[in-house]
Amino acid sequence: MGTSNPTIDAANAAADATPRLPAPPLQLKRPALFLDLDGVLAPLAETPDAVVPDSRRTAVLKAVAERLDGRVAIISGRTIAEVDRIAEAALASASGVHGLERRRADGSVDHAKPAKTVRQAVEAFHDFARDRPGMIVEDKTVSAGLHFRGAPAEAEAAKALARRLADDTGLVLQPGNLVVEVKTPGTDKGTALTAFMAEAPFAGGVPVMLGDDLTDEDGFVAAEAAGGFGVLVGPPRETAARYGLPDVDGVLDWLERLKESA
Ligand SMILES: O=P(O)(O)OC[C@H]1O[C@H](O[C@H]2O[C@H](CO)[C@@H](O)[C@H](O)[C@H]2O)[C@H](O)[C@@H](O)[C@@H]1O
Repeated sequence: MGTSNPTIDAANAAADATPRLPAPPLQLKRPALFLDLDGVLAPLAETPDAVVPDSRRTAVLKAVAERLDGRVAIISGRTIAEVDRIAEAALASASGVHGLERRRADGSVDHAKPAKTVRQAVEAFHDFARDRPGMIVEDKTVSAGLHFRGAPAEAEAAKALARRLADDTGLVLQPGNLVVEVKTPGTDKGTALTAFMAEAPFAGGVPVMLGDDLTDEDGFVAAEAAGGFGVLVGPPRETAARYGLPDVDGVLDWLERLKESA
């Protein structure tokens, strides 16, 4: 049965027409896990701040990292500070802002130098959001995000502004889930995964990337290229992932079972 929203109906129809991917195997030789945060480890919420720590998530992250000798990292669009807030610093390895920040298992951190034009983008987003209730501007230093989950009628105008800014400034356009972002060029989730795989404790492992968003596709491709695979979380769609899981609970269940069988 259709909803009253043609966009949602079209997405549902596309999802129904696309076959579901099989669940990922549990018997894996030296798995190295790369996990997206929003939509994979945490259900989507109305605002970024509404996502808070969860005892089940924190416990399973710690347990699986211990079981896999540290071969677990979160690779997120959020900053590493945000990843640590939500995951209660459960993991030593993390990458933030689509690969622009990366913390290794030994605690050392790489930060991309922010493009100067990110400030210009943050200001333009604030100007745009000022008279539009529900819009949220996210300043991630190396990147600027404009969220329209709370103001869906402004989606097209927000995307057009971000496109214009990207064209004018050389920042990279990064579409997301009811958010549009312009970021400092140079990295994506795939480059972050590849960099982790070149170092201890990940080197020699089989990379498995779990993600739900378009930005995670770079991670799926990089995982395949390094002899592993991607796992799409959520409704089926065209993807480079080989396996699928239905939702956040499915991910946490799979991680708990993996911890027992790895
Ligand atoms: O790569 P991820 O870990 O999935 O991060 C992607 C973005 O997540 C956050 O925004 C998204 O989640 C919010 C809370 O559920 C939601 O309100 C928003 O609509 C989503 O786009 C975060 O704020 C962004 O910085 C991340 O890039």
